[in-house]
Amino acid sequence: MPEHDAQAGTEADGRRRPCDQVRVRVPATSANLGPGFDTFGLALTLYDDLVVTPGGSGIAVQVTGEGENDVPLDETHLVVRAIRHGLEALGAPMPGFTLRCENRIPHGRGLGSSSAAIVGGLAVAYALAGVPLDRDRVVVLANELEGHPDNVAAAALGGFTIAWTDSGASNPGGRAIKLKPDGIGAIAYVPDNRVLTKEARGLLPGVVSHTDAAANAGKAALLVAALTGYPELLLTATEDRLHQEYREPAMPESLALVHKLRGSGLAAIISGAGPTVAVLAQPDGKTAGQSAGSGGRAASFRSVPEAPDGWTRYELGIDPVGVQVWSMEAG
Ligand SMILES: Nc1ncnc2c1ncn2[C@@H]1O[C@H](COP(=O)(O)OP(=O)(O)OP(=O)(O)O)[C@@H](O)[C@H]1O
Ligand SMILES: N[C@@H](CCO)C(=O)O
Repeated sequence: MPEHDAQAGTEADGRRRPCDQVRVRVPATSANLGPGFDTFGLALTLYDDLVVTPGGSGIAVQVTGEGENDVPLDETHLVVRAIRHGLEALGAPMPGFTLRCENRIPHGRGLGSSSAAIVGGLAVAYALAGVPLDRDRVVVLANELEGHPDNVAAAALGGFTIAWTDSGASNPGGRAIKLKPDGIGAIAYVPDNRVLTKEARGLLPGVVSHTDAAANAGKAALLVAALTGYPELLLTATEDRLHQEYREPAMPESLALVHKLRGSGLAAIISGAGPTVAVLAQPDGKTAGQSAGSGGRAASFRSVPEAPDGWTRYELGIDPVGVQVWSMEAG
C-alpha cells in the first residue's frame, strides 16, 4: 500500500474515491523532558497501529494489546472521537467502518497514549476524506482534543518538537516546529500503576516563583542545544522546577527513581505526566555531535541500569517521521 499522498483518494475531476482500507502507525511520545512543560516532545520507536475498513452504517471497534480490557468499544472510543473531529473539520461525512486497534503504548503512564489515539484518528480522517495529510493542521485539531500541544506535536511530526499555543485572534491554536535530535535515544522505565494526566495536572500550583520560572526558561533553552549536538549537557539541561516535584504525591516511587538515576549522573526525567521515568542517553553504537556541536558524549544505553522489580524497561530510539498513513483504494 502506498503512503497516502497528494493524489490518493481523489479522481482526476476532484471527486473523492472511496478506499478499501486505511492503515495508520503512530508513535509513543515523551513530553516535557524536564524543563519544557507543555512544550517539548520526543517521538519514540514504540507504536500503535490502526486499521480502518469502511463499510456498513455503524461503527465497530476491536482492540488488542494495551487498554483492551478497559477502553470503550463504541463511538466514545478516543480514536473514533478523533476520526469524527477530523471529518467534521474537513467537511466530510462520517462513514460506517470497522476500526481495529493494535495497541503497544501503555495507557496512563506518560508515554502519550491519548495523543497517539487522537493523532492516529485524525490521520484516518484525512485518508477517509481523500485529503492529503496536513501535519500542521493535525497539530491544531489534536490540540483541540488533548488540551495541550506537546505530545500531539511529536506524534504528528516525529523527532524532537517544540510546541506552543498561538493565542492571536486571527488563527489561534496549537503550533510546533520539529528539530532533529542528534545521537539520542530514551530508556523508559514503566511502572505497573497508572496516573491519569488530569490527576497529575491537578497537583500543579497556580503560581510559581520568578526564580523557578527563570531557572526553567534557561534549562529549556539549554536542552534544545543538548539534544541537537551537545549531549554532555543533558544532565544539567533536564533539571526542572515547575512540575516534577509537585507531582510526587501521585508517583513517589517515580520521583525516588529520578533522584537516584540523576544522582548517578544520568539525565532522568518524569516522562509526560508520569509515572514513567525516562533517561535520555546515547543508543549503543551511536555517537552524537557528528554534524554539529561539541562532539561530547552522553551516557550510553548500556550504562543505564536494569529496571527495578515490577517495572518494565524499554530501549527506544527517536521516531523521525511521526504518524504514517497508508490507504488502499477500491477499484
Ligand atoms: N489507544 C487508545 N484508545 C482509546 N483510548 C485511549 C487510547 N490511549 C489512551 N486512551 C485514553 O486515554 C487515557 C490515558 O490518557 P492520559 O492522557 O491520562 O495518559 P497518557 O496519554 O498515556 O500519558 P501522557 O499524556 O502523560 O503522556 C486512557 O485511560 C484512555 O481512556
Ligand atoms: N505536558 C503534559 C504532558 C502530559 O500529557 C503534562 O505534563 O501534563
